[in-house]
Amino acid sequence: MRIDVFVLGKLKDFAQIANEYVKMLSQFHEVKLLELGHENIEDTSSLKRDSAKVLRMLRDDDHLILLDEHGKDFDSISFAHHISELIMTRGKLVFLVGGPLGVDDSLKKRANERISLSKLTLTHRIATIVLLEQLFRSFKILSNQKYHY
Ligand SMILES: C[S@@+](CC[C@H](N)C(=O)[O-])C[C@H]1O[C@@H](n2cnc3c(N)ncnc32)[C@H](O)[C@@H]1O
Repeated sequence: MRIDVFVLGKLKDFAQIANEYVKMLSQFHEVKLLELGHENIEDTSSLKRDSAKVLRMLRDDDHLILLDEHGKDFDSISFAHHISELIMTRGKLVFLVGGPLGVDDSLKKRANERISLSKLTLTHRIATIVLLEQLFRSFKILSNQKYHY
C-alpha cells in the first residue's frame, strides 16, 4: 500500500534527509512525500487556500492522519501496531504535517485522527523527519528486524 506524507511547507535543507528515509521506507511500502508550499505565513487566509488544496487532493476513503502536538501520543511499539492496523483496515493513509501556522479548521474536521510526536512544538521540517523516522522504526519493529533501540 502506498502511504502519502503531505507537508504544508518547504523542507529546504531537510529535504535530503527526508528523501533518505523515503528511500529506506521503500523496502516496506511506497511512500510519497509531497511538499505543498504554504502560501504566505503572514496571511492567515492563505491557510484556507492551502487547506482547500489538500482537501481537493484527498479521496473520500483516504484515512487522513493530522500531525498535531495535541493529538494522541504513542510510544514507538504502540505506534507501530497502530500503523499496522490502519494499513490492514483503512484506505490509503495520508499523513499531513501543517505549516508554520498549522492547518485550517476544515482540515482538522476532515482528519480521521490526530497524532502527536511529542508535547513540544516542532517546526514542520523537524516534524516531517521525526514522522518518517518513526514510520521506518515501525516497519522495522513489525518485521522483527534489528534497528537502533
Ligand atoms: C510549527 S508547527 C505549527 C504550530 C501551530 N501553532 C499549530 O497549532 O499547529 C508546524 C506543524 O508541525 C507539526 N507538529 C509540530 N509539532 C508537533 C508535535 N509535537 N507532534 C506532531 N506534530 C507536530 C504539526 O502538523 C504542525 O501543524
